[in-house]
Amino acid sequence: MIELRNVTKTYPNGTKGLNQINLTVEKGEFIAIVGLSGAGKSTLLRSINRLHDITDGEILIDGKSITTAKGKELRMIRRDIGMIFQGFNLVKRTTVLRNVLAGRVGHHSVPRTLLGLFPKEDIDLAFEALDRVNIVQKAYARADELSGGQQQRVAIARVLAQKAKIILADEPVASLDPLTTRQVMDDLKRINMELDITTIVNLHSIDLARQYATRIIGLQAGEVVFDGPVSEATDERFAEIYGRPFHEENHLLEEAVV
Ligand SMILES: Nc1ncnc2c1ncn2[C@@H]1O[C@H](COP(=O)(O)OP(=O)(O)OP(=O)(O)O)[C@@H](O)[C@H]1O
Repeated sequence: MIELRNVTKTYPNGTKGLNQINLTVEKGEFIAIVGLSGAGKSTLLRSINRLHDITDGEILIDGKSITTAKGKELRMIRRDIGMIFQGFNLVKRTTVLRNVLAGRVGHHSVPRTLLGLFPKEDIDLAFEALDRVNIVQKAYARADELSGGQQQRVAIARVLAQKAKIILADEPVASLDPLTTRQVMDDLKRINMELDITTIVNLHSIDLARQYATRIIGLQAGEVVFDGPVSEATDERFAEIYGRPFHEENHLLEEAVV
């Protein structure tokens, strides 16, 4: 379970990324976070695993405060949280397998992994993870030889090898074409269902959010302006909230950029 209690994040320049957010996410939920550009989606996701420090409030992961955790305790909490980024964040000049094995680093002492020494169980786990995202045949390819969609699936496999209990995906499909977008979202959804991994995905597309999520959270200017099931996240409701109509994919982003 993830709990945000009165979470506020003010950037050093005074911008309020998040303003008094209160949220509870239950184990196994698949949540899409939507909102206009600059609404605070990335800030929210990055605050959950403390890539960003919040300025007020508290975030609890399975009852433990990640906000106050230090040293080993912080590392242990973070080990359970996998992050997926728009830009994949792979080491491009090394193999897919090594990239997936990087997910195991938090489970071992540092010197061992620096030498690239992983036990057989880890190698097995990495192959199992690659198999789950249908990319096992690319295990020995260099990461930069893969298409964007394949690279994102390697990033998902890395999180699986990590044995993360929570996946935070920050615009995971923003740089992918529609077909690849579907494949990556299908993978995330299948993993969520099969392994009961709590999944929070930032999306620009409300249509995509409705297709995959079970709960949608709408942000605006760092505040939660919608929190409900897909059935309530209608175009009409969103137009009402954001003060403008939208029907197409990425409409929220396009409106914001114009
Ligand atoms: N490092 C930073 N310093 C100052 N302000 C920041 C910083 N990062 C983000 N912000 C501001 O915080 C607010 C929320 O930004 P955030 O990136 O979380 O929004 P977002 O909803 O993810 O946007 P996008 O859809 O464009 O990625 C914005 O006003 C943004 O300009």
